[in-house]
Amino acid sequence: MQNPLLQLDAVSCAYGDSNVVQELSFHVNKGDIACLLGPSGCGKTTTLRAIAGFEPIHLGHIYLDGVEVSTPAHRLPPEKRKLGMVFQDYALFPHLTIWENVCFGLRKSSTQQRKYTADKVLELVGLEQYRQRYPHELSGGQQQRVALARALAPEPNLILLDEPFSNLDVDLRRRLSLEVRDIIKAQGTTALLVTHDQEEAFAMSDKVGVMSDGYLQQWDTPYTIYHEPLNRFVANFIGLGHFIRGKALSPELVDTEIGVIRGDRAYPWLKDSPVDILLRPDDILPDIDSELQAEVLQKTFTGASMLFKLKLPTGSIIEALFPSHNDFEVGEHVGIRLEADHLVAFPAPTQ
Ligand SMILES: Nc1ncnc2c1ncn2[C@@H]1O[C@H](COP(=O)(O)OP(=O)(O)OP(=O)(O)O)[C@@H](O)[C@H]1O
Repeated sequence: MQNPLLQLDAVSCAYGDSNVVQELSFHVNKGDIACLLGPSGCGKTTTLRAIAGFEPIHLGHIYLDGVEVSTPAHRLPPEKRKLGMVFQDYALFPHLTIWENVCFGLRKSSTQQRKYTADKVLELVGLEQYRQRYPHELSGGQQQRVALARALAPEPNLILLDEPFSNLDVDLRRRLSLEVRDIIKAQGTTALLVTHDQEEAFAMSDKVGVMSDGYLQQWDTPYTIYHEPLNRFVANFIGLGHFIRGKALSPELVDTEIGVIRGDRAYPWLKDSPVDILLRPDDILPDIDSELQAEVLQKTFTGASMLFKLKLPTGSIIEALFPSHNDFEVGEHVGIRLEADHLVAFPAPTQ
C-alpha cells in the first residue's frame, strides 16, 4: 500500500454540545486530489479546519505524512503543518502586488530563491505578466489563480481548498477547476478540496468523500460513487436517478417491471423479497428493436444531451439521457433498454 499523506482515524469534532463531525476515517495518498462533498452544514469545513489545525478534535487522530498532528490532547500549530490553503474569497493582501502576494509565504528564503520560486509558480498559473498589478486590477478567476500560486510557492505537503470557485460564474468555475486540477497535478502536490458542487468534485478528484450530518457516507472514486452508491443517501444526493421496484429471484437476479436484471455482485437477499433498483438516466438507451416501450412525458434540451422523463408501461416514471439528436416528441412511445454495468439495489422499505 502507498504511504498516505493525510490520514484521519475516527475523528470527531464538536462545537459545545453539538457533534458536527463524527468518527471520520479516510486517507489521501501522496499526489492525489481528494474531495469532501456534501450538503450545507454537513461538517466539511470543520473537517478541513481540523486538518489545518484551526479546530481541536474531540476524538481520534490526524496524521500528516506519517506524523500525528492532532489528538484530543495535543494539536500541532497550523504553521508547523506545511500546508497551503486556498479560500473562497481569495484572501489576497490588497496593498501588495501579485508578486509580493506570492512571495509572502517565502519570507524565509533567500532573495534569489524567492525570485526563482515566485517566477515559477506565476508561470505555472499563467499570470507572469501580471506580477506588478494589485489584486483589485485582476478578475476573480485571476485572483484565485494568484491565491493558488501563493499557496503552492512554499511547496506544501498538502493543499487545502475550501469552496475555491464558489464566487465565480458557472462557466469560469468549470474552466478554472480543470486548470487548477492540472496545475496541482503538474506540481505533484496532494490536495483536499471541499465543495458542494458535484460536477466540480467529480472533475477534479481521484477520491470523493460524501458526507451528511457529520458522517462520511462513502469514500471512493467518482465513478464508483456515481455508479455504486453504498446507500440511499448517496444514491439520491449524487446525480439524477429513479428507483424502480423489483423482486429478488436469487442473490444476483431481480425481476423488475423492465424485465429480469442481473447484477454483478451478490446481495444477501431473501428470495422473493422486495428491492428497489437504482436507474441512472445514462443507464437507459434508446432501442428501436426493444419490446419495452415508454411514453415521453417531458423533454429538456441540455446541449449535448436531451433529458427525457419517461413513463413505463407499469406507470413508473424514470429519466433517460440520450444524445440530443434523439429528438422524440412528448406523447411519443420509444423503445428502450437498460445498459448498466452495475446493478445497484437496496431492500425496499417495509410499509
Ligand atoms: N464556530 C462555530 N460555532 C458553532 N457551530 C458551528 C461553528 N462553525 C460551524 N458550526 C456548525 O457546525 C456544522 C458544520 O458546519 P461546517 O461549516 O463544517 O459545514 P459545511 O459542510 O462546511 O457547510 P457549508 O457547505 O454551508 O459551508 C453546522 O451545523 C454549523 O452551523
